[in-house]
Amino acid sequence: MSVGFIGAGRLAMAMAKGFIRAGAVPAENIFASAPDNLVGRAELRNIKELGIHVTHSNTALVSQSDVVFLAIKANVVKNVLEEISPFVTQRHLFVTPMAGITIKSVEEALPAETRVIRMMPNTPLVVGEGATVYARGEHATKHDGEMVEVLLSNVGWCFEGKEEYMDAVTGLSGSGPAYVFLSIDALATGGVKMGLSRQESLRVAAETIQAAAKRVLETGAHPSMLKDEVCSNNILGQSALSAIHKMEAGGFRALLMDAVEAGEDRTKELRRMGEVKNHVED
Ligand SMILES: NC(=O)C1=CN([C@@H]2O[C@H](COP(=O)(O)OP(=O)(O)OC[C@H]3O[C@@H](n4cnc5c(N)ncnc54)[C@H](O)[C@@H]3O)[C@@H](O)[C@H]2O)C=CC1
Ligand SMILES: O=C(O)[C@@H]1CCC=N1
Repeated sequence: MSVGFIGAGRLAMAMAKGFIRAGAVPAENIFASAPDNLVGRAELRNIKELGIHVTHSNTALVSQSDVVFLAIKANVVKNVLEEISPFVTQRHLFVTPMAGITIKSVEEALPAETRVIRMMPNTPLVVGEGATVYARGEHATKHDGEMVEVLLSNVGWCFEGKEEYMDAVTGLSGSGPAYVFLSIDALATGGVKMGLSRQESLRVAAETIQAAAKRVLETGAHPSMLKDEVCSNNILGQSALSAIHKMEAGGFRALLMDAVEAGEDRTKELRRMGEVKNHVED
């Protein structure tokens, strides 16, 4: 199977690296395209270092690929689909990770009965630990879904969901690694303020987040119950409870909920951007 990425930016790079590292797709079966401009040329130079094939021609990429990932932004999708449509055949499966862009809009821009899958991955798949939710279009078969699931399961956790939840998934897990990176940085900075070295503090913070996530996944327990395990509830302890009181007073949980909602809202705006050709935001 040959895999093509239209777009050679941050997501394409993370996916190509993740697939190669996991042994899911050999580098010689991977293709990437980007425009022949300053940015596109630099991106292709970088991604070529993985040993994959690169081109400035989206149509050549489509002709060389069985599975085509649309690793582009909403503002160019209309133009790109119009450009490649004459080169799309029944052998192709299109996978769109684009925030906000619906399956229907991709299907409508490509030849009738083109198989399309929409997915929302996240960049930690570069280290084999991503979370991906996908939904099948009208013509994508169960086998297409299983193929995508097997491929993405090589680089993390992947499951089939409903397309109607995809904007929310974008606000939660598509963008989520950024919220966690901020959290790790903030915790580590707290440690530095209390006298730890930056290096030690960063490691302790990152290991703590990883360990806590693992505990949730392995126990299946409600996070509030796990939180109670950490918080001594008698007067001899309460270091954690004192800290949590501060977090609640600062609206910590409401802030994270608002973040997911803001991510979803912006995803809906991106959908409108995908409806016009070469959209440039004001
Ligand atoms: N970065 C992330 O963490 C995630 C991104 N996504 C989605 O993936 C898509 C790509 O995102 P990023 O990689 O972050 O953006 P990016 O800006 O890093 O990459 C976009 C790529 O598209 C290329 N491009 C622009 N016009 C083109 C054209 N006409 N033909 C071919 N390529 C063209 C650019 O040169 C660049 O390589 C977006 O739709 C985003 O919503 C989804 C999940 C996570
Ligand atoms: O910020 C963005 O547009 C993309 C979507 C999910 C993560 N990054």
